[in-house]
Amino acid sequence: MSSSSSAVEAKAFPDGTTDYVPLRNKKADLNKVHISDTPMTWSNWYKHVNWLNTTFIVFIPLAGFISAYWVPLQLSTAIFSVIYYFNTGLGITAGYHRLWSHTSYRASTPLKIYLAAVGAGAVEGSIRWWSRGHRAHHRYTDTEKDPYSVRKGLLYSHLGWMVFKQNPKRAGRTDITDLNEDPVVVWQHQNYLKCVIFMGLVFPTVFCGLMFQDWLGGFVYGGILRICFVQQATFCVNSLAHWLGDQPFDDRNSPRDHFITALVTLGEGYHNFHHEFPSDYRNAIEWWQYDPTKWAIYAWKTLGLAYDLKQFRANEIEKGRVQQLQKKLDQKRATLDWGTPLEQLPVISWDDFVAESKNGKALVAVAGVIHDVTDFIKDHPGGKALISSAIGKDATSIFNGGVYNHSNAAHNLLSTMRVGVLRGGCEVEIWKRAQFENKDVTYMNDSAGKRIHRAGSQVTKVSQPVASADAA
Ligand code: HEM
Ligand SMILES: [Fe+2]
Ligand SMILES: [Fe+2]
Repeated sequence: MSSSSSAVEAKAFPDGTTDYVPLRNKKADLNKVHISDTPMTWSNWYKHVNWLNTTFIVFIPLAGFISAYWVPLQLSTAIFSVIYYFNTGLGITAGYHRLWSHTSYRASTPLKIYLAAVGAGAVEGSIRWWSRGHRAHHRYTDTEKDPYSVRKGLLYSHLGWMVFKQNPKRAGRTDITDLNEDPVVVWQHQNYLKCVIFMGLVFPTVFCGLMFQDWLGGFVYGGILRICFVQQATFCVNSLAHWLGDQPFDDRNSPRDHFITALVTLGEGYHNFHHEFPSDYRNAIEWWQYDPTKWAIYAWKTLGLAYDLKQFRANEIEKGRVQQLQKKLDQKRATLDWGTPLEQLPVISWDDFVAESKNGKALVAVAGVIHDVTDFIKDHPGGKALISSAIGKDATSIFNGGVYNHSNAAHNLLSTMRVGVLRGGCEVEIWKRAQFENKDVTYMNDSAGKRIHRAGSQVTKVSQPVASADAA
């Protein structure tokens, strides 16, 4: 950590977060068991609660709802509150999140000051604290080090992680040197409480008071309740966006895409995309998807206030989508019966094949693979006679058009009847088929009974005879 950052740490205002560890107690803290590491009981639950955070996100909003009962809502105050809601929301989504946490674009100083100011008005901690946690969330998604892991429960990821104390030593570490070098970030962090009180409460109260003579309404609706709605909306990025919707790009972790989440969070709802391409200034890539944060950033760009908007190439985005589709397809494939994998079949000589066919087993060779059609003869859609005529013979050409060009379904059905590989059979055909059925096949038994290892069409290794390998 740079010296400038430790200066920030020392001067920082305790913004009610796990960010701040009083320096005088650092030594003692090292040996002390953190409250979050002890089980919660009836006698100690209040020690688990982060009362400052709880005041900001639970008690004050509650007080707002109660006082709203006595304070009439004027139309002009309501309109102002909605507009201010969007501004403070953008402070979080376009500022805290896309600009500072992910550097997905660069902003001119006036825009930065605006975003830092309205972001403070959303009352969600300082930029520095918020972005540090958010970077840890991306780096350690769904793990113990994810500060708001949805694996600990939906409510935990929404609110619980702030309501209950967290052990700062357990939070994942991330690089925030760039933030410590940003004077706007540092100033806002050091003056956080002043910023919150001014932007969160004083500004809406004074604005509504002076403009519409509605001081109380400005305080209750433009201040407290608007804060509550912005908080709840943006908290949904941590909860709902990891719980509701589809995973078109990757399903290893919890992030999901959903229109409803996007609607609530000013466009942050395309969260599966966002975790794959976090430094893209967009969360929604289609024009018809709802992402007002993206629109705002784009508008600022046209006004010359924002620049260097980062965007992943469509080619990279499509690759992710195709791979996820492929993964789903492979999972589906794996549930189906494709017959005994070719590489596991015994190698049978032509003479043995003919001899066994004469001994009452209905064996038919197609493309170097021997099939037992005994139970299928009576069901053959082309009739008993035709299929019987191929017993003990190589039916490759008659099966593939000589008499009748069988469908893909017939090829699939044929695979389920396979019992052996013909020594001296058409090895390349068999290999192609093996790869068609299972792209993970890396070796096959060749016609002479050797195990041929391949990567694509290249032979990489020939190993011991199959007979001895199978015996082992
Ligand atoms: C070796 C195992 C065989 C299997 C598993 C098999 C499977 C099938 C299947 C599933 C069909 C339904 C239509 C289609 O999917 O194309 C079919 C139709 C047919 N098969 Fe085979 N077949 C076999 C061997 C043969 C042989 C050796 C001949 C000819 C010598 C033959 C001649 C036909 C003909 C002519 C039809 C068309 C029937 C019609 O649509 O009227 N099949 N077979
Ligand atoms: Fe996330
Ligand atoms: Fe993010």
